Amino acid sequence: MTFTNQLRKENDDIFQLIFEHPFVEGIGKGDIAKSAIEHYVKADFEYLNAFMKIYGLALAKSTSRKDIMYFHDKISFILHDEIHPHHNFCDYIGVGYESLQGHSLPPTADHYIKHMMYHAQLGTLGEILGALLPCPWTYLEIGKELMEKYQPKEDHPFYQWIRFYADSRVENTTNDMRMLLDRYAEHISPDEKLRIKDAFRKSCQLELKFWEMAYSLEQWPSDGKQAIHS
Ligand SMILES: Cc1ncc(C[n+]2csc(CCO)c2C)c(N)n1
Repeated sequence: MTFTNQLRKENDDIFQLIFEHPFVEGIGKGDIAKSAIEHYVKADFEYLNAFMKIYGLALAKSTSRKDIMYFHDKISFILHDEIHPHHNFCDYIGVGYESLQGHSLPPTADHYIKHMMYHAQLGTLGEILGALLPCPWTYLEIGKELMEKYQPKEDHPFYQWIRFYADSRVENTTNDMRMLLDRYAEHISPDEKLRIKDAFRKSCQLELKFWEMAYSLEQWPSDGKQAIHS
């Protein structure tokens, strides 16, 4: 079994909890509270900004032209394509995308970004890949699950969102990242493997908590009185 197959298997409990989460199920049913979508897009815009910076740090640790190209292409994909699912959500709630940008992060999104940033700043390329991989992998599987279960047509309110994540481009991103990590893991110590496993599991757990953050409109205690940009 490859290293990433092992990671997937060991974290199947979390993947299943993600598929069952009411926000995710709500995408399939075409029924999510507008306030939850707004909370999600506000946090996710900032999450994607952080994700691109982490790709930049991974790029800096790359040792081949091929890997540099991979991270460069992925930054470009987030900048130019990953905005479409956000637009789908914004259109549904009737709110302009710009008004959801530049907000401070709720606790879980803040935690997730700092978790990835920790491994990017202090860890190896393997650790960064371990922390990043659940992002495309969980969304790819969500897209496929929803496509299969609900078989949305073009008039489904979240058709664009579901189609985007069930698409071969997100599948290629996931598979390429898996290949990078599998190749990297062929020559590492048991200790480093454990650190990668820990980074991967925490990112899976934070993916689940991110949906819950949006669904429950999570806030910092006593927030709303003071707007501090982090
Ligand atoms: C919390 C959160 N997790 C995952 C994604 C999905 N996603 C973000 S970047 C990217 C491409 C990676 O190259 C993918 C699939 C999201 N939008 N928000």
